[in-house]
Amino acid sequence: MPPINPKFDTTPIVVFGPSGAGKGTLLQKLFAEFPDRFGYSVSHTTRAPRPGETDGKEYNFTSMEKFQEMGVKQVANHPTFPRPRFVFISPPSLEVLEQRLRGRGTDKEEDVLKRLEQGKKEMEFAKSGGVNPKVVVNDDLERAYKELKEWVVGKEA
Ligand SMILES: Nc1ncnc2c1ncn2[C@@H]1O[C@H](COP(=O)(O)OP(=O)(O)OP(=O)(O)O)[C@@H](O)[C@H]1O
Repeated sequence: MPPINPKFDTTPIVVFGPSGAGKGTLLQKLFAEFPDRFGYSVSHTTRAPRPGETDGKEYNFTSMEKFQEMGVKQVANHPTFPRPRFVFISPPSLEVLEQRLRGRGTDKEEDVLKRLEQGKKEMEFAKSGGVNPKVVVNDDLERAYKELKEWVVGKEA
């Protein structure tokens, strides 16, 4: 994780959403437009690496058991961790999510089906309260990017 530039607000931002919703695409645009503004923590995932992905770079690949234990530990060990802001990247619909996952061409059929199932659960979770995220529907990429950017860095940027 690069050093954080103290000029800027250091409140953590958690970006989450179903696989294929466009988190990577949107964050790439944000980091390209504001190269010195963000530290980035590589997330953990329980899925297997895709061709070309390296453990510790795109994701930390881990087992479900370790993942659950780690989640617990992060919360337990950070009693004073500042409360993050949460943003949920939502696909416009499950149909579009399916098209994007297939269109990306990186996942086997059985993985696409698993991701869609998981995606449905994540959409339910985001609606269920708890973290009360900002929701950005990734319909048109430029429109969604603008909305995300304004929420993250403010209108003046
Ligand atoms: N607004 C959009 N309109 C059309 N296609 C899009 C849009 N946003 C992203 N995509 C495409 O959808 C696919 C999935 O996007 P992306 O890989 O960014 O998702 P992700 O949420 O980062 O997935 P994962 O969690 O599996 O890494 C990619 O092929 C990407 O180019």
